[in-house]
Amino acid sequence: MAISMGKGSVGVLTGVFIASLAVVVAVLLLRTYNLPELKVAWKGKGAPRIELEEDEREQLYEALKAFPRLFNSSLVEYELVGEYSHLFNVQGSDNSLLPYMLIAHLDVVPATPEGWDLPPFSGEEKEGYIYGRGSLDDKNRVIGILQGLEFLFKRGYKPRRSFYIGLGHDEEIGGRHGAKEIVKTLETRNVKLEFLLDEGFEVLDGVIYGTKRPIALIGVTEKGTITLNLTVHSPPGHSSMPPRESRIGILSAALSRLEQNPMPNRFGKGPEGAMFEQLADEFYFPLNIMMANLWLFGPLVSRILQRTPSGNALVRTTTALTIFNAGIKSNVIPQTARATVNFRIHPAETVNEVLKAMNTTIMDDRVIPSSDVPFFDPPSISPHDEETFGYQTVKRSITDVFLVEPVAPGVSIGNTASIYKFRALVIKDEDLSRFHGINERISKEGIETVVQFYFQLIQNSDTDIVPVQSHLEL
Ligand SMILES: CCCCCCCC/C=C\CCCCCCCC(=O)N[C@@H](CC(N)=O)C(=O)O
Ligand SMILES: [Zn+2]
Ligand SMILES: [Zn+2]
Repeated sequence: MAISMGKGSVGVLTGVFIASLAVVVAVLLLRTYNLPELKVAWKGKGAPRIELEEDEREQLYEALKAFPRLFNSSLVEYELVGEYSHLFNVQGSDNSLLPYMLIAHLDVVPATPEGWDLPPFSGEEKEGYIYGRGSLDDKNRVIGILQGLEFLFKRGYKPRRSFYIGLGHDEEIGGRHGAKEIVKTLETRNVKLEFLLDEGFEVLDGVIYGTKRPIALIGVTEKGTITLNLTVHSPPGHSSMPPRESRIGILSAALSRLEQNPMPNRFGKGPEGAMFEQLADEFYFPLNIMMANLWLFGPLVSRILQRTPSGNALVRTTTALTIFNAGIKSNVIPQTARATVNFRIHPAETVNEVLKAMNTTIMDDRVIPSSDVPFFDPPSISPHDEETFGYQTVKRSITDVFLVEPVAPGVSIGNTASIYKFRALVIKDEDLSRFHGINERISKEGIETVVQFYFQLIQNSDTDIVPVQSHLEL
C-alpha cells in the first residue's frame, strides 16, 4: 500500500465547519458525455470565497472541541480540502490491510419554515425527535462517524486497519468542489481503498409494500441521473397584444407532455428484479409466490410497485419537474420561460436513451435543452458476494446493531456514486417525505444507533477475515 499523507493539523483550519460529500461521487459525476442532441453548458462556477470573521473562527474551534480525542490523536491527520471539505486519515497499526473510507456530507438542501412543526434550522426537540434540515440527510452520519470514533478513542481503541473520513461541502449540488478535490488528493497519494461507504438505503420498516418485517438494504448500485434546463425564448412585449402562444404556454405544454408520458416501466430489466426475488420469503401471501416467480408475475408486480412514488422510482426512469421560472411583471409578456427537469435513470437505460425519449415526447424545437450539472449513466454493480470483505463487513455491522434480518443488496434511487450505500436509520413509510421535505427529524434513539453503527463498523473492519454472518434467532 503506497500512502503518503500530507501534514495537516487543527492549526491549518481556515474554512467553515459546514460541508460535504463522497469520493467516488466526483469520479462519476465529472464524466462528460458526447451528446449531439444536447447543448451542455458547464456554467457553475461555485460561490465566491468567504473569509472567516474572528467570532466565526472562535465558533469553529468550539465545534472542534466536540471531538477532542479525535482532533488531538496522534493517529489522526486532518486537513481541509477544497476550502470547506474535510479529510481525516486515521492510521491503523497494520499497513498490510488496505484502508477503507467513510463519507458523509454537511451541506443540506434549502428549507423554508412553512409547514414545519419546529423551525428547520433550530435543531429543537419535540417528543423525542430532533427536528432540522439535515437531521436525516446527512448530518446524522457526520456526527455518527466522528462520535463513533471519538468513543472508540475514549475506550483506548487503536484501529488495526487505516481508514479515511471524508466530509464534503457540496454534495447536494454535485460534489464538484468537495468530492472532486478529495478524489484528487487521494489519487495523488496513490491511495487504494478496500471499500467505501456513503449514504443510500436504510433499514426499511413497512416501506416495501407487503413485507412482514423490517428489511435492511445496502445499496450496491444506483440510478443514473441527468438534470435538464428547458428554455423557451422570444422577444418580450406588451401584454395587451399577446402572441397566440406564449413562452409560458409552450413550455408548460412541453412539461405536461413529459409528465403525462413517463418513461417505460423497466421492472426486472435491472438488478431490482433479483433484489425482489431474493426477498420473496419476506412478503405476505400471495406476494411471496409472485416475487419468487417474476418470470410469470413480473408485469403484475411492476404495476403494483408503480402505484407508490418510492416503488415507481424502482421500476422506471423517473421524470421530476423541479423548477419553473418565467415572467417579471403582470403586463409584460416574458422573454424567457425556463424549467428544470430531473431524471433518475433506471439501470436498464442510459442518458442518451432518456434524451432521445425526451425529444420525441416534447417534439417542439422551440424548447431548448441544456445542462449545467453533472450527469451520468447508471453505474456498475459493486461486488457483494460472500467473499467481498467490504459488503460483508457492512452487512455484519448492520445485523450486530439493528438485530435485523434480512440484509440484502439494492438499487439506490438517489445518487451518492459510492461503492456501498447505507444510512444507519430505521425508516418508516411516513418518513420518506421528510427527505428533502418538511419536518425532517431524527429520534434520539435513532442518532444513538447511528453512533453505535460506526462504533461497530470501525471495529468489524479491523480484521482481514471476511466476517461470518450471524443468524438471528427471530
Ligand atoms: C419498494 C420501494 C422501496 C424503495 C425504498 C426507498 C427508500 C428510500 C429512502 C430514502 C430516500 C432518499 C433518497 C436517497 C438519496 C441519497 C442521497 C441523495 O440525496 N443524493 C442527492 C445528491 C445529488 N444531488 O445528486 C440526490 O439528489 O440524489
Ligand atoms: Zn445526502
Ligand atoms: Zn440530499
